[in-house]
Amino acid sequence: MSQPSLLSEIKDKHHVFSFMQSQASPVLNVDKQILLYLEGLSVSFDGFKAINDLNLYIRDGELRCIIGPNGAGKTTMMDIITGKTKPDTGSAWFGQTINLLELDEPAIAQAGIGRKFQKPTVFESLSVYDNLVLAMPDERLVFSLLFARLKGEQRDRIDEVMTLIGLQDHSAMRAGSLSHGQKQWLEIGMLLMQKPRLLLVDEPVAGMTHQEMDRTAELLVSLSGSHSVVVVEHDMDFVRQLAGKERTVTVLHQGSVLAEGSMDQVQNNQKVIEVYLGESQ
Ligand SMILES: Nc1ncnc2c1ncn2[C@@H]1O[C@H](COP(=O)(O)OP(=O)(O)OP(=O)(O)O)[C@@H](O)[C@H]1O
Repeated sequence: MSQPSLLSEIKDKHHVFSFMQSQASPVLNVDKQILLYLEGLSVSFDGFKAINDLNLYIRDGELRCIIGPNGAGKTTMMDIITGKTKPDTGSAWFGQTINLLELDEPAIAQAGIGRKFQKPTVFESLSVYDNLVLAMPDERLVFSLLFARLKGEQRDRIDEVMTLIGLQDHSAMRAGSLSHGQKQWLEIGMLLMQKPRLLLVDEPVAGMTHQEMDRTAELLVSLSGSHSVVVVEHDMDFVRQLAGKERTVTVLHQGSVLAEGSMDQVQNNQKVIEVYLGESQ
């Protein structure tokens, strides 16, 4: 299918794509350049629609910011993607072959979706290096691994991730002694050890200094391309920094997409100003 006809299909709401094919042991397929498809999703809690006919598509390698007022459904949307909450209706696909609604939380993580919660949850008494060792896939539960020799490729991966997150000079430092920002980066590094294809990041810069915010923006931008990164954030300066002129920003309101476009477009959208930006700017 050509890109224009794919885009028109995407705009046609409630359309479950003809090329979606659930497989017994699915291998991720992003031939259509879209990594995440959320279609017609709704979920109610005690009669209240937290997610209401939500349609959202994330391109492979894209960095997307999601903004919206408190209670807009941002966390619930992440909960659906990661399998914590099952929607009442709709579909959620990871590429064209992985139906997320058929998988539980561990299977979704294993399929390549990593989630970073707002509060860092690193092992404070362990070094930066050992936190990354423990985050390696498969070996995570093998505590003795900390005392065993790692394979060359595992050490290389840890070095690569430490450099990416800017903690290469703090390898032996106890995680508990790191600054708040450094803990957040370490936790992103721990997710990266599992080689996710999609990273969901919840309010990464809450409580950070300006310098740490700049470094976090650089890190998330550097991860896009080889990963898709979805960032939920309330800090508009940070969103502006991440989105720049080119990237797409999605505004959620009452469980649906209220607006989508460049930061300039959503900032000048009258509906967005009324429900959200009027208060937060
Ligand atoms: N498990 C639940 N049971 C009942 N209500 C819930 C549950 N989870 C979320 N809600 C409600 O659904 C709505 C959407 O909540 P959600 O946390 O997804 O919004 P949000 O956009 O992440 O908000 P915030 O920016 O404040 O984090 C809220 O009104 C919330 O109270």
